[in-house]
Amino acid sequence: MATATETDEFVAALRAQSRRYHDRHPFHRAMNAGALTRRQLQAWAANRFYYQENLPRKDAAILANCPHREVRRRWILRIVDQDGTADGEGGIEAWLRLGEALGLTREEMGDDRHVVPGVRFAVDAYVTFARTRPWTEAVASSLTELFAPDLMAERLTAFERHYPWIDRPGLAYFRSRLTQAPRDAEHALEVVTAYCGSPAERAGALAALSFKCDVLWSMLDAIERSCADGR
Ligand SMILES: O=C(O)c1cc(C(=O)O)c2c(n1)C(=O)C(=O)c1cc(C(=O)O)[nH]c1-2
Repeated sequence: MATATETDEFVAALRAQSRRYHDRHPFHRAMNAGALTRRQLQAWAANRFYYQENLPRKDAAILANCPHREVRRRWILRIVDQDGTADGEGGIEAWLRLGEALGLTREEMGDDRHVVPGVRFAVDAYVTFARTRPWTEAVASSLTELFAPDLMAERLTAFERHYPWIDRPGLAYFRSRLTQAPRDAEHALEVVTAYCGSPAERAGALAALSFKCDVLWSMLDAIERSCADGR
């Protein structure tokens, strides 16, 4: 068992990974400064859709590997949040509406035709990580959501200000994440501090969060590159 001080140090080390979060990526900086074209925003949304549609499979892998009922009972809500329980509901549907507000069709998002290789590799690596690593590490890898709400708030302001051609209802996804992300991150942090008691487990959790920062960063590298190539 870790002491209270060791737990505090562990949480501080996890939070310090915010320095490697994708809010600092040049593509996000350009997005929030209003410097992206409609086509660049479309490329981003179509590629990010591949991430969104794979989140429930990643979370289902965590459920499958987690032996604790009290953890599963709450983790399952993430799948419901993304998939909804009926047509027209859920985060994936909201992302499709965002894409439509940017001028994409559901069909071109749904068949992954715009997904570039680097994004596919990064997202697939994230799902494989959740399937194959200890479930506590997979939970830790979701902790980038600790850093997401600030970026989401900034993105909402930036979109309303710099890209007025996007219909406001199209931004509903980001609004829903303002409350879902802190709730989910708080739960993930509780789980990681409760179940990663040994130094080796804590090191594994930190490495998992670092890996996830790399996943998100690599996705933006690949999207930025594909836009520069004019694809
Ligand atoms: O737009 C973003 O910058 C962003 C980042 C992240 C993140 O930090 O992983 C997630 C999301 N959005 C998101 O919408 C989301 O549902 C989500 C789930 C997870 C996860 O790892 O389980 N991260 C994120």
